[in-house]
Amino acid sequence: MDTSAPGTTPQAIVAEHLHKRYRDKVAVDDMSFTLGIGETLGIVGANGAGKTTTVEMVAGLRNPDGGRVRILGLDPHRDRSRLRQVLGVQLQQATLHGSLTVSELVGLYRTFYPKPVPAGELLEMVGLTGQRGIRFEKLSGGQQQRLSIALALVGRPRVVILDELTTGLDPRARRQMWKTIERLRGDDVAVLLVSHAMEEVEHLCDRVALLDAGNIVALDTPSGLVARAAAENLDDAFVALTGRELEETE
Ligand SMILES: Nc1ncnc2c1ncn2[C@@H]1O[C@H](COP(=O)(O)OP(=O)(O)OP(=O)(O)O)[C@@H](O)[C@H]1O
Repeated sequence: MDTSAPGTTPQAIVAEHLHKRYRDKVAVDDMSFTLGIGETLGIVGANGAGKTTTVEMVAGLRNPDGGRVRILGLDPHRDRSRLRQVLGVQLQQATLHGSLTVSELVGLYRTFYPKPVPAGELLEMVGLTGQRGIRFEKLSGGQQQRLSIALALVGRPRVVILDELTTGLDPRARRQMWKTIERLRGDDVAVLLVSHAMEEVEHLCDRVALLDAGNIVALDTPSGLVARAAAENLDDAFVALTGRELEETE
């Protein structure tokens, strides 16, 4: 299963020369990075930089036009069923069955895995204990988001991909999600985290990849990026290294 050389530590994710084009638009140009076991890697970029396309290719949800991905040595397409047991994915547009309640959805997802997290523990972790009996379609946007994070974690994954973990969450929910991610890191779970919030990546990530126009323009520890840009903070480092404001659109 692991394709790394004997004696070397396997990587959680290896992405090599990923390329994706939508008609005449190159969304991801030539993207390579690795994510170590137990590491949290942030992916940051302005709107349209290629973040979602990148993580969708890594998760096996979108076919790259070029390049390859390995997750714990597995090919996201060829080894799809084995991958499902070790990878948890929370994406921007969770499409869950709206008429099912929180409890029913958690119960359904628990059946997909041999040793799922107990339902009560999972709901407590994301602060949805009081919403057990509520239908998905009746939850607030933030509650739906928290449920999709819970469902990404239900199978005790070794690698987790989170797209916009805390966008739209209130400060309390946000802190709760941060604690959850910190706990994953303590359990040696590798996390790939797409975020718009510099404060969040600075707090949670071992390393951060700054994306612009489908390429990684810099990849380093948060303090390494700040030092490299001779900046005061990560926000300023982003502007200096990408030439863009974070909220800037294409
Ligand atoms: N299905 C699609 N068809 C055509 N173009 C697309 C499609 N999905 C994304 N794009 C384009 O590809 C580029 C990268 O999009 P992507 O969603 O990966 O960026 P992003 O960094 O995640 O942006 P955001 O922060 O807005 O979510 C953008 O120019 C976008 O308009």
